[in-house]
Amino acid sequence: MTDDLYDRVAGRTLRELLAEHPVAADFFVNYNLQNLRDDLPLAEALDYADENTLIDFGLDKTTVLDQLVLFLRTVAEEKQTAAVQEITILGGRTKSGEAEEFTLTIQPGEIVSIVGPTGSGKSRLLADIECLAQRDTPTKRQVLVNGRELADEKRFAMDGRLVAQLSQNMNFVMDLSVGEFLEMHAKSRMHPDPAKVAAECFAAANDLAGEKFTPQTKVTQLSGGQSRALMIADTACMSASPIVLIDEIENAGVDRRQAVRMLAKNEKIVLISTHDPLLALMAGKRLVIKNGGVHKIIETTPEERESLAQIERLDTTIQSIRNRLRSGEKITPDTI
Ligand SMILES: Nc1ncnc2c1ncn2[C@@H]1O[C@H](COP(=O)(O)OP(=O)(O)OP(=O)(O)O)[C@@H](O)[C@H]1O
Repeated sequence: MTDDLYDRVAGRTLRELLAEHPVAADFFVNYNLQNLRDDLPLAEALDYADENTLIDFGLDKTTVLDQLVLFLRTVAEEKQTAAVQEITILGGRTKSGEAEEFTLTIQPGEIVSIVGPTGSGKSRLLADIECLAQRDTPTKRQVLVNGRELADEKRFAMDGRLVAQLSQNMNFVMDLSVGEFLEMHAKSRMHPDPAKVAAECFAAANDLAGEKFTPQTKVTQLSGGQSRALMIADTACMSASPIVLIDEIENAGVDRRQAVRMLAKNEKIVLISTHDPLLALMAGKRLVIKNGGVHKIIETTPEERESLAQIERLDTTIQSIRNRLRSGEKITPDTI
């Protein structure tokens, strides 16, 4: 890797680097390089590093610097995405071209649901947020981040980092075990303790999944529900994306209420398109979509929250009927 940052890092002494990026201390501790000479440029100081220590980590002098540059870049990206304090959606046009008169600002930790008939435009609204629309999609909506418009450069630079999308179908192409997959992801996100965060994420995923699995299970062998549980936990525990979009996770074989709570607890902005009353009412606000436009914004009332407990009981009954049918039992009026 030869680029500016690499050259700058290689030419700094450890002392200078730590003064500029105190967080880099974690990196050196992780690779057992905390005693590196701090009076020489890093590229030279590494000549004095214990070769066996480097070999233990599968590294050499050049790859240590590559990893350090990657670490510093990831930390910088994380800072940028963590700095999202709010997003604002400005109305555009309905399918018939009428003005859509609403402005909605959403902050981290908030859950907003999107309801409306089939084909009304729920997924389109999620897609507008995903691409940080700037009046250039069929709806002509605009999405502001921290109250500001995004110039194309910034918009595309943020692409994929700001927004995580969870949908019904998740496919894995790598043949790793669940444990390996999570640890690989934790390492690529430069977590200081990848094994610990991978274990936490595994526990969270298993909590969400209807059928349990082990860290040794291959990701390609997970059922649809299990892989969704894994991706939801992964997004909650590891992803730096501050905005999570969920397109219909009903019947997904995961504990969907807990999944949404888990994401919101991790200070994400969560938007869910749903036909499921439980998810719709769990949100603080719901957007009602009609004919491609936001027709109403309703705050969930205390009465609605009270009804939620009753709906949860109904839902538990339906789930138990589903489980009985799955295990080959017959359904009688007393089961209900
Ligand atoms: N304001 C709009 N202007 C133009 N086209 C729109 C607008 N809103 C939605 N559409 C288009 O209408 C179609 C249906 O919308 P969408 O798929 O978002 O519906 P949905 O509510 O998610 O449906 P379902 O519940 O069946 O998944 C899409 O082709 C979408 O691009």
